[in-house]
Amino acid sequence: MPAAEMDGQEADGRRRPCDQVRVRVPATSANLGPGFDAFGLALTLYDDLVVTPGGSGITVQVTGEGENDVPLDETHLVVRSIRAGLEALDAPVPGFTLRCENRIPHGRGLGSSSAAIVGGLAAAYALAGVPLDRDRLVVLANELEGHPDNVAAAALGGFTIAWTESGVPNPGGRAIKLEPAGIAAIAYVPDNRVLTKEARGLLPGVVSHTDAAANAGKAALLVAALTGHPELLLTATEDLLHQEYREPAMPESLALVHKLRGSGLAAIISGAGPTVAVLAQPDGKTAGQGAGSGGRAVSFRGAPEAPDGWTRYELGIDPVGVQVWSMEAG
Ligand SMILES: Nc1ncnc2c1ncn2[C@@H]1O[C@H](COP(=O)(O)OP(=O)(O)O)[C@@H](O)[C@H]1O
Ligand SMILES: N[C@@H](CCOP(=O)(O)O)C(=O)O
Repeated sequence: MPAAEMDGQEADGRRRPCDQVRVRVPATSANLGPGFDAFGLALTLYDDLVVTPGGSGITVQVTGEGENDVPLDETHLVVRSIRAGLEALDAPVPGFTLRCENRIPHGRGLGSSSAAIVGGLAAAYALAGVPLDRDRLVVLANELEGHPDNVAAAALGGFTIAWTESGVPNPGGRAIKLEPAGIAAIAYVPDNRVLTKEARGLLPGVVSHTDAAANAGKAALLVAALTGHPELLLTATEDLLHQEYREPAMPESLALVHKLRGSGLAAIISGAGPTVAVLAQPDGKTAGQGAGSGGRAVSFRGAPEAPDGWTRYELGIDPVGVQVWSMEAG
């Protein structure tokens, strides 16, 4: 029998055991220019997971993105995240079958690893029969991912500002969610991957005070631009902390960012790249979207077609973040 997120609670707050858990988790674009390791936007492109508890071991089935290269054993990122979640919730760790239908490209800067982590942790809440606590989800996901920006947007939806709290009883990732005002995104996704770890390795240990000060101002301005002043998006998406340093790993992406910005579009490197994203208020025309997108049509005046070998996604903003459904035992 299908059940909504909070139905069917036992007296101890845990829910009855379930036959199956279904999870839908959005892609995310992090940084958005000057908001390095802080800003995230949840996008209407999704991975779907189905977890069926049973037995003592695990079986993993993957279709779509990564189907030929992700491991199908205990090292699979979703499996590791389910296990970590169950352990954090003091829940027994059963065997299970995991089915993944992946649409978020891997190693492109659209938060595939964060989606895998947030999706796996959210599944663990349902398997443990514990109501989803999105704030704790951000804490746990940040521990696994190492930076809180994408996981915050995947967990909460919308436009998120994340930070790391220290010196408190429950340290780690924190985030606040704001409502983006009619913003949508075009993602230009190249064929090649750049792993986030590699792109982080290109960043300098120290930046100048001048750059830091200018970047802080732009980041603050971007909050205003995204929440009601879209006319400021182009200037507010200028970054001085990461994009240019990453050029050696993604020269074509930087060239595309410069070209699009030169034509007045607020183009940025999405996450650690190499995807290029354009942020704008859609002009109201309807355009088709890929499978798994959230059904919201967007269009951008003047945004070109994808270069040869690249894929162009027109995406809205996912407003809710990860969603979980339990199918309860009858
Ligand atoms: N859905 C998934 N299932 C299993 N592993 C995944 C999944 N998504 C991402 N990963 C792992 O994370 C890697 C990509 O992570 P990362 O370099 O952070 O790029 P991205 O920008 O896509 O998050 C993949 O190569 C794969 O090892
Ligand atoms: N702030 C991180 C964001 C990485 O995002 P991803 O989508 O590339 O994993 C960074 O810039 O390293």
